[in-house]
Amino acid sequence: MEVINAGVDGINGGTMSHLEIPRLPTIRDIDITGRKVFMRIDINVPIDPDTSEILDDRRIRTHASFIKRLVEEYRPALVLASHQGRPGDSDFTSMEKHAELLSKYTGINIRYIPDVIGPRALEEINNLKPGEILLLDNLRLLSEEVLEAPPERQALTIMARRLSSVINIYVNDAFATAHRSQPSIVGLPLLMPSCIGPLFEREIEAVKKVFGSGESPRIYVLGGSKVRELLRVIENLMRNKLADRILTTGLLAHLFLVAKGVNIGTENMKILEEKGVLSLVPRARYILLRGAPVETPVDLKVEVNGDVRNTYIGEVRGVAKDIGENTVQIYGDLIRDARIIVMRGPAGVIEDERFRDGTLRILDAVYSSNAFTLIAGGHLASMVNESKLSNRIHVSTGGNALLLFLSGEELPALKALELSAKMFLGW
Ligand SMILES: Nc1ncnc2c1ncn2[C@@H]1O[C@H](COP(=O)(O)OP(=O)(O)O)[C@@H](O)[C@H]1O
Ligand SMILES: O=C(OP(=O)(O)O)[C@H](O)COP(=O)(O)O
Repeated sequence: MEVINAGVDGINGGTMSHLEIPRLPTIRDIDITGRKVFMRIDINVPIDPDTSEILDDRRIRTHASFIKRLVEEYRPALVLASHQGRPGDSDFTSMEKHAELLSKYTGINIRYIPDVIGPRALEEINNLKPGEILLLDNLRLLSEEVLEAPPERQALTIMARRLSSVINIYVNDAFATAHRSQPSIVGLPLLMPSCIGPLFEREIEAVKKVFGSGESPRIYVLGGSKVRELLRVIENLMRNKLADRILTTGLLAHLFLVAKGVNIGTENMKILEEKGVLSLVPRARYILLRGAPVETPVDLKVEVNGDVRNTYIGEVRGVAKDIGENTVQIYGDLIRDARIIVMRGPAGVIEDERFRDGTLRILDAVYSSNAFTLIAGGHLASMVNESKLSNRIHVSTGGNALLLFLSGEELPALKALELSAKMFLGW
């Protein structure tokens, strides 16, 4: 087990805490040359609910470059598989368009199979030759893939057993799904030699680079709409004393303003209620009472009768859709002084051009700071100006997986790979 000094003498106390990264097998530890390899990737992308078109293909492009190099170097018979959305949601689609884009970006013909473990898929996998690639259909078409259970149970699923009958090696390159305990993440590694893939490895290396320095202040800029998950992250950060400051934006900020007793206006309270977030106020209050370094905006940008206004906290009328001018300044100053920055979720409703400014200006502060920075999550990544990136800024493919990992949670994917290494590699 590699232990990275991830502790800070934060304002919550002075004890050291640690981010534990297990020793993980990589492609250099298992010879995949010419072998039949199943590689779990995460090309789950935003989909337009009306047209079913892919809105942002960043994850597909990133995977494509790693797949291309892997195939050129090792010529495995490569079976790729991913999920897309969740059953019942509008972004739950087949993988046909994903295969087209993967083929386009790799320059290699990647065959799409509209099947996961049926006779067609098993036959195609059996016939696959070294250097050839196919992409299976959405893994979550199988109900087994949607249920969370420990690795030992997931190794017994029909899905894991069938796939393991036609492949020799399992590679996990789905860092963004590493927090899920599903058969394709934790079951397959218990049935064959397994390792992390090149993109997964790059993500871990980025975390090591950022947190290995042990520098502070460490600033988390947390926003967007996944409030429940972010509260869990903040609770972990507090418990492990990993953050010097947590700057809140987006709906998370509204929740903490309410927890501080601020009147954010009936319209904004209603939005929190509709999102099922109001019930989290007591948890947010408890976090504050325990002295967590959670900062909230001093002003917000609101929409009132179609107009955009900057309004101070305590005088909020209208629907708050971005952080305000003064908050951008204050947060920007704190960010420029940081040594380590982790940013997750946009500061406002970026789908509307009038409310993108807060996020863009926070990102400007990130570009001009000297801090090592991790940027997490799809919406935020889509706002990044690639020409302003440097080698101290890492745009992760992971959202919640990265945040949970950084805040000290054991990721099921890593646990399963560790078990696999003991079983098949004698580690
Ligand atoms: N003040 C706000 N009110 C409502 N929605 C917001 C607000 N700020 C941000 N959001 C929404 O948060 C969403 C993105 O957050 P999230 O899904 O958590 O990010 P990611 O895609 O990076 O995981 C966007 O759809 C954006 O409109
Ligand atoms: O997009 C993902 O996670 P993210 O929203 O935390 O970035 C992953 O593909 C995991 O998807 P899931 O949350 O449906 O398991």
